[in-house]
Amino acid sequence: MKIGVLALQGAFAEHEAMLGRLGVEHFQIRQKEDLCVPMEGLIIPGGESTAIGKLMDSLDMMSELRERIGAGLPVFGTCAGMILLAKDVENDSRRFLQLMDICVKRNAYGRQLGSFFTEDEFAGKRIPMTFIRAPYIERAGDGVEVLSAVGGHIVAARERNMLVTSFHPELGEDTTVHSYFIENMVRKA
Ligand SMILES: NC(=O)CC[C@H](N)C(=O)O
Repeated sequence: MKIGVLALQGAFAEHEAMLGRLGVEHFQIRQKEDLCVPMEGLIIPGGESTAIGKLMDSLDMMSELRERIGAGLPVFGTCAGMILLAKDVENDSRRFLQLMDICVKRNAYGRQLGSFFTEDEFAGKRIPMTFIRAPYIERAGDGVEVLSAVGGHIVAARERNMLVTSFHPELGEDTTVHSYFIENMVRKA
């Protein structure tokens, strides 16, 4: 099994380290040609959604990524990755892959002071959660399963082959979310 990690901008190295810890083979996707490498899953990291989206466009990767994920490739988007996958963004005119039936709010906790750490439930298990200028899900369609809600806001969800978190599980030691993705979504795809 091999996971592709979109490595255009943001926290991709931390996702790679986490996959390494789980003993999962992975590689970086830096250009369109890298999408030819066979992969069983894809991670879109956190960072700056506008920057990652622009690079996806200028590197001509947007439509192929949209097609592959739309066809069922398991994908895990953290933070900016959540924004990139969302069909709708409440407080921004930019839209990116528009695949997941969620409406997200960018920088939902405030721009500068919006970073914090907490512990809460993900799929019924209590885990550490690091939020960095994070979005949250304002509205989710009927086909979307809520996996975490913190303070009344949805911060982790799944729709079919797509998993998103507002927080950054790649920044801590806890492997719960990555294991969930690998075991429940990639291996069962
Ligand atoms: N940590 C993150 O990925 C932050 C996301 C960023 N605020 C954005 O809107 O793209």
